[in-house]
Amino acid sequence: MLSLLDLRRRIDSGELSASDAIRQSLQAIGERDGALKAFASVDRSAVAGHGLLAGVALGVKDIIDTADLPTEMGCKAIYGSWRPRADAAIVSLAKMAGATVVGKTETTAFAFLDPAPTLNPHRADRTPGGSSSGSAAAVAAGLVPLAIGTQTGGSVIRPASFCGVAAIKPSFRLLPTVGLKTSAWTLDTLGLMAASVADCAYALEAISGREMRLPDDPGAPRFALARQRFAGDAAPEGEAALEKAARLAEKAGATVVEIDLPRPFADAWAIHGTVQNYEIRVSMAWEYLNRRADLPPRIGGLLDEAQSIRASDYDAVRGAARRARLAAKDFFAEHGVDAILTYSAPGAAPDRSTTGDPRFNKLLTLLGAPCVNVPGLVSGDSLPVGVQVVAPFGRDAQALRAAAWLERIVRA
Ligand SMILES: NC(=O)CC(=O)O
Repeated sequence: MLSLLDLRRRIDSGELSASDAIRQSLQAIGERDGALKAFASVDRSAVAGHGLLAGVALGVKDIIDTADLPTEMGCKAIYGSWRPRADAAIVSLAKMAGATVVGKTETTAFAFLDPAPTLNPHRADRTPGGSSSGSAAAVAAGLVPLAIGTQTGGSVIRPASFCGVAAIKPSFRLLPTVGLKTSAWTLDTLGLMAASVADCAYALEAISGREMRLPDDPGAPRFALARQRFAGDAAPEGEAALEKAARLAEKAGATVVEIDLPRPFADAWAIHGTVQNYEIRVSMAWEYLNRRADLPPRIGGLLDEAQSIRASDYDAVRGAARRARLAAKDFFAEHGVDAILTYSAPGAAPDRSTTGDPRFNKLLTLLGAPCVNVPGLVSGDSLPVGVQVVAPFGRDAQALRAAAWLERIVRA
């Protein structure tokens, strides 16, 4: 993979020019993406920018508006060649920080569950995950050092886990969603993927303008190990990865206390689907009313079912979400922990008939908490299996600090 920080060091030292760094990514995409299919479109005339992200080739998930490239939502039947007038706010912020958009990364249709054409770079017969499929695969394959994804259920953390890349799904609304094709407006969150947690921290600071840099020697964190039993069991390799991460952390001096998450969290997990599906039904009313026949099967089926969700049903469950967010504020303090350590996905990447299951992500998305995928562990058949570090809402630097500490231990 391409380390963003290593690239920046080489550019700052004069060893590599920012223009050559962009050319190298465009060349790699030209040579290898025909098979991988991480990109829906590529800007071969892209040039280097200036600033903290100068020379950083950026992949942008194709539900995020761009003026210079099509934005096709993973559904050419409806949005083929669609060209927004303006860049989404996140794209403008990344460009202002010096990043160069080299292409739009493949997404599942409307960021739901219909698999994208992208392969998993580790095993061609496995899914890269979804819905930010191309972003995770492009970083994992070393085509770009940074990619933007989005998460409504588990679409940043899960593909990052399946592809073995670091990712942060920041606190809700830390990054602006202006210009993002809305799925569920109380859940949709922009995220970043890169080779390491430190790369993610650097990029998030450069784009958000908020301090995320990691201290040279962060102290050993205090983790609450949470298996989210209300979400069902993990696969053996998912369980093994979480257990190994916990034991390695303890051996390196961290505190790891297994805690069952409180009832309000289980209640919120159970209603994520009602919130998500009602909001998608509303936000995609135009496509449903005017182009139902062109919708792929899973998103089309979801919208068919969601027509029966009444506004009163939606209103009735929002209290559970609110109560869980309040409980989350106290949880970390009550237990004296810096972060929750839990599964990033049930296990390693499944086959390409699916994009995997977001059951260990969706509560945390609904809480709006900063979540980081820590790469480095693998299954018995050498497929990546991430673990997830979660901090309180608004404490993104804390999540990154604990995750970077764990990544170093896991990769040692
Ligand atoms: N957009 C999403 O987060 C849906 C998913 O988890 O695949």
